[in-house]
Amino acid sequence: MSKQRLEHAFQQVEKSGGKAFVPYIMAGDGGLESLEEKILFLAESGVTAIELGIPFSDPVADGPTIQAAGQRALAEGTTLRKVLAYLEGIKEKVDVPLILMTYFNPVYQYGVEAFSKDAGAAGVSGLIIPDLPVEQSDIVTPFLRQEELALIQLVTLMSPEERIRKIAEASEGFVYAVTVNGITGARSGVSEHLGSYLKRIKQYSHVPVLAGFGISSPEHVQDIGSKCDGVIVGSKIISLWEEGKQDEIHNLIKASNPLIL
Ligand SMILES: O=P(O)(O)OC[C@@H](O)[C@@H](O)c1c[nH]c2ccccc12
Repeated sequence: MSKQRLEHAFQQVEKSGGKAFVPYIMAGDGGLESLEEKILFLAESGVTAIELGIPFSDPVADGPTIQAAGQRALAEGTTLRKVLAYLEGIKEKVDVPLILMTYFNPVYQYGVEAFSKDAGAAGVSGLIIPDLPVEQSDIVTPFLRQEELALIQLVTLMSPEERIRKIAEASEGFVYAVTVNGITGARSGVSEHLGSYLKRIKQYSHVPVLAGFGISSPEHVQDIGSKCDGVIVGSKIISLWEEGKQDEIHNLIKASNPLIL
């Protein structure tokens, strides 16, 4: 039922005439026990799903904001095992689909099969493993399928056409369209080629296409959201949470969907 929960959430967004909004937060930042409050706040604010980062010592794709959040979470003693156990403990209270974003190393250390089982038991809907190339996804997909977990693939602005097609066709749950060359982090400008890039991905994909990296204002959410099926916002959400500006988080989410009050 896990993957279906994500599909259902996208169908609801489409029916409402809005766009998907997926915030990224770091598990264990502020202590693992604060995660339930964050998840429930975001769910009540109307997000479509939540991308939950697992802190890792060598986060090659992460910009300064996410890296700092990861350092704080590691200092709190957060591990993949603890996060999965915690999620299993709160799963009755959580309706919103959860997507785990983890580098491959922690999954490998855990054991791919055991990890898939525990993620399934924790009620997770999907996985993003940014350093696992599509050619190697067979290492995990047989086990993920048994638990009905989606493996979400990333397309970047650097991907050649043939590769965009391959990744878009293979992706489950949604396609993650990276909208900048570089690492995560809030930015002011948006590439002018974004519209055609997102359209090309869409053309090959049988699942929604969500754009992420550098989205940091309600205007970005609306502008980029109008060119695809939704947006992912990480660094800005993390900074606003740290500053105690939950109302601004709410404004970002609201920009994605007219039905959110
Ligand atoms: O922080 P940003 O620029 O809003 O981008 C989202 C991003 O943080 C989140 O999806 C993410 C965090 N770490 C990643 C590593 C790879 C791909 C994606 C991610």
